[in-house]
Amino acid sequence: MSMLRVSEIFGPTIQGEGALIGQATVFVRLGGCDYRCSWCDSLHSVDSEYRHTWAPMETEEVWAKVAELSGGRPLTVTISGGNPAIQDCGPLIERGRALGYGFALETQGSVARDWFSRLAPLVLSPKPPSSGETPDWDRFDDCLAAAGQAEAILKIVVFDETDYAWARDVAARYPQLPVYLQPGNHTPPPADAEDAVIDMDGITDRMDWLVNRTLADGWFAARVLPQLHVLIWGNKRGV
Ligand SMILES: C[S@@+](CC[C@H](N)C(=O)[O-])C[C@H]1O[C@@H](n2cnc3c(N)ncnc32)[C@H](O)[C@@H]1O
Ligand SMILES: Nc1nc2[nH]cc(C(=O)O)c2c(=O)[nH]1
Ligand code: SF4
Ligand SMILES: [Mg+2]
Repeated sequence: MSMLRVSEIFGPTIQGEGALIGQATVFVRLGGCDYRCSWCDSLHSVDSEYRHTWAPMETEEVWAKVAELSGGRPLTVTISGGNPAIQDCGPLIERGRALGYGFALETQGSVARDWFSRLAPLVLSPKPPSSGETPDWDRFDDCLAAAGQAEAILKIVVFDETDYAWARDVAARYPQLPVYLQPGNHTPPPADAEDAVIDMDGITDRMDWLVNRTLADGWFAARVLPQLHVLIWGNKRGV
């Protein structure tokens, strides 16, 4: 039997980021991460201090919750975290796929798994300089190789000019991948907050800057998207 450490399961809600923005989804957020991004907006699923809140659940229990929240109507389930690739999501993905559900997974690209080939899409979000983390590109390439023919996309968070230039370089290195640029939230919630004040004007200004920067640069292949759930619900957890 396969066990998962689950931080939260919620939905249905809309996918707020990237290629499937606006689509109905149920989130399975797993606990634990091999990174510590300075601006992480999901610290309650990262910081080991919160480990006691991550419920050990059998695949079947996780599946029952997803089926209940979706009313048994197939949709694309989003697996996120933390870094969900440090756990074995294969059995959950197969359980849902057999019933017509699809699975998208959000990861930074530091750990490759053979079940990446069962995803639609694999969302790879390599971390820019502002995060304080440095991607290992060999491991990142292993993730892409593991996806094989499955759809993969790049979703890069941009806070400033340095991040922007870095994003351009990364995109040039992976010309086959669609690129989504996402303005950073410089006011992410603390780990112990269910909600927290957010500087929405600051985020909107960064979105405005990022759109103009990308267009002025002639980078027309990039898609610039806000975190839609943040526009609607701010820093609220579980949406
Ligand atoms: C919380 S992470 C979990 C999945 C995985 N660890 C990762 O980073 O891709 C989900 C997405 O949120 C993004 N994210 C995290 N903190 C953010 C922030 N403060 N502003 C904008 N996006 C953020 C990440 O870059 C990632 O694309
Ligand atoms: N609505 C909504 N969309 C999201 N897209 C990626 C998220 C994540 O935290 O991985 C996220 C999230 O937490 N909520
Ligand atoms: S990799 Fe993702 S979950 Fe981990 S600290 Fe960074 S943003 Fe947070
Ligand atoms: Mg989030």
